[in-house]
Amino acid sequence: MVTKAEVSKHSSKTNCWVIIKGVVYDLTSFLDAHPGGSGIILKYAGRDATAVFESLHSNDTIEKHLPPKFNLGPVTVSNESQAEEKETNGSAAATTTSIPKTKRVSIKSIINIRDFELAASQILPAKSFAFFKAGADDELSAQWNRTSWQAVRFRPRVLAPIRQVSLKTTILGTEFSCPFFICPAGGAKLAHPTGELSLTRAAAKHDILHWVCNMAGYTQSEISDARNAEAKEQKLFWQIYALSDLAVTEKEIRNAIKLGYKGLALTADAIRAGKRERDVRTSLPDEVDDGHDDDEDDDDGFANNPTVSRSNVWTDFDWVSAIRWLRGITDLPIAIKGIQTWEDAALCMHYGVHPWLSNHAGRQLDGAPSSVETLIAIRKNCPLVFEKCEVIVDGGITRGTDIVKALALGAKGVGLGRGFLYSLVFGEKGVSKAIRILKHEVETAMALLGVTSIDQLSPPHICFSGTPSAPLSHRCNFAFPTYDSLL
Ligand code: HEM
Ligand SMILES: Cc1cc2nc3c(=O)[nH]c(=O)nc-3n(C[C@H](O)[C@H](O)[C@H](O)COP(=O)(O)O)c2cc1C
Repeated sequence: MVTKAEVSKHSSKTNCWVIIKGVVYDLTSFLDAHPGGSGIILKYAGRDATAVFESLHSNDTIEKHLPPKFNLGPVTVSNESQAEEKETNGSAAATTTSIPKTKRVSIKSIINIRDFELAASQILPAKSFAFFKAGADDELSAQWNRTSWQAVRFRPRVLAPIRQVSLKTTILGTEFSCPFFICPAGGAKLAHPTGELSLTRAAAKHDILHWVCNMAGYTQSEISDARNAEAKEQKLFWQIYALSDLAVTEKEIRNAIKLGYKGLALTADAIRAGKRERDVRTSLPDEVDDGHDDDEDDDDGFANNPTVSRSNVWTDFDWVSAIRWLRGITDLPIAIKGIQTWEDAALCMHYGVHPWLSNHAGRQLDGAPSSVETLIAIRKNCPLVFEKCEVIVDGGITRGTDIVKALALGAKGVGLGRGFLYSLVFGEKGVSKAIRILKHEVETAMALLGVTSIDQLSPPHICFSGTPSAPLSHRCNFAFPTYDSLL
């Protein structure tokens, strides 16, 4: 048994204890190996980190990733610290998912995906909202992701007879009711305590794909069970980071296969985390003055070492070894997530995997291209990719029209990350409403464009002349090629 007072004495980089779910852990020698970086743990050194830990990790994270020797046993709660305990629990709840009554926004007022973002900004604690919204550095790529869809215009063929429009399609060989899906994204429990379970249930209800994240707040089996309660046949896909201990990741993949996950994505764009300043600002210590404000050691997540290290993630992969390793484990379709150039998309094609065009919501390399640019670059330089592979796309999608534009440019599946996270502040019914909104918008856009099925969408439905409000060059130095030069 260790007292809370004792724990509070271990609050530095060279001596770091935390309390998680009533148990004390000595994380000193785990700090540099922690995939989320040492900085975040150090902010909670000597304190109870349960709330923030639970919102970002699944129940089996400690068992899977932390050697038992770091477990120092349960914390004792002495009488004198019970008052303090109450206070801590109060603030812990406030950092996660409690919604102050005064800030309730009615789901009825939501009519589009952007409304969910506004609602989330009003409902969620600042730290949680910042975690979702954050992009790297100046957030140029995060903003550009969204703006770049606006620079693409349609060429509607209005004289086509339109009675019924079907959104049905397949993604990596599996049938779904529509071409958009829920992206893998950590931290869903920050939006709502039911996290991924609600995402999975809503996806099941509407027969859309939930591409589950390996940083989910629930275990693979818990998510799988949520699926089974709704629809036994619902197909889930699984996203992985290859951890430096590949055996751990391999076990996870095999378990996903056993549980019936039907597709895999290996995220390749996050060997380190980008510098997300919104996160840093909202996490700067304000509640507890521990007297270490000027201690450079405690500050290494920010000033001394502004990138969050992800030392636990495998960084030695080349194409051949990565694909050989994955293929040695499974025959399931594989997407490589985070492709940002036509050359890497062509390499995916060469090695028999599918390119997932993404810049990780602009959270990694600021200045990275948007998926629109990469789609266009592939079409221009190596259009064979669209024939040989299924190109998956995400980043900045907020409208049904964005989805239709991506499909017309050659995407097979189109993902939303933040849009669904924001809708999750209303639990399963929020996610369900987001899906209904998007289905309606996609269907309307297709009808007005003159197509009745997804496979009819093609590059001639798109043009790039002009932008909605200002010349593109006013926003950035990128000039889209003209429609003619694409064909
Ligand atoms: C108790 C020991 C801990 C273990 C074994 C652990 C393990 C992990 C692992 C394996 C990941 C990668 C994703 C995943 O597979 O879940 C991760 C990510 C992360 N962890 Fe921890 N963690 C621990 C403690 C903490 C604590 C105390 C905090 C916060 C105070 C924290 C914050 C984070 C963050 C912010 C990420 C990255 C999220 C992202 O990149 O989006 N972890 N952790
Ligand atoms: C809060 C948050 C957490 C994310 N976590 C992951 C992750 O763990 N693994 C991953 O491959 N992508 C992750 N992503 C990226 C998404 O899968 C997706 O690429 C991106 O969110 C799409 O952009 P959008 O948010 O503009 O729709 C995350 C994105 C956000 C916003």
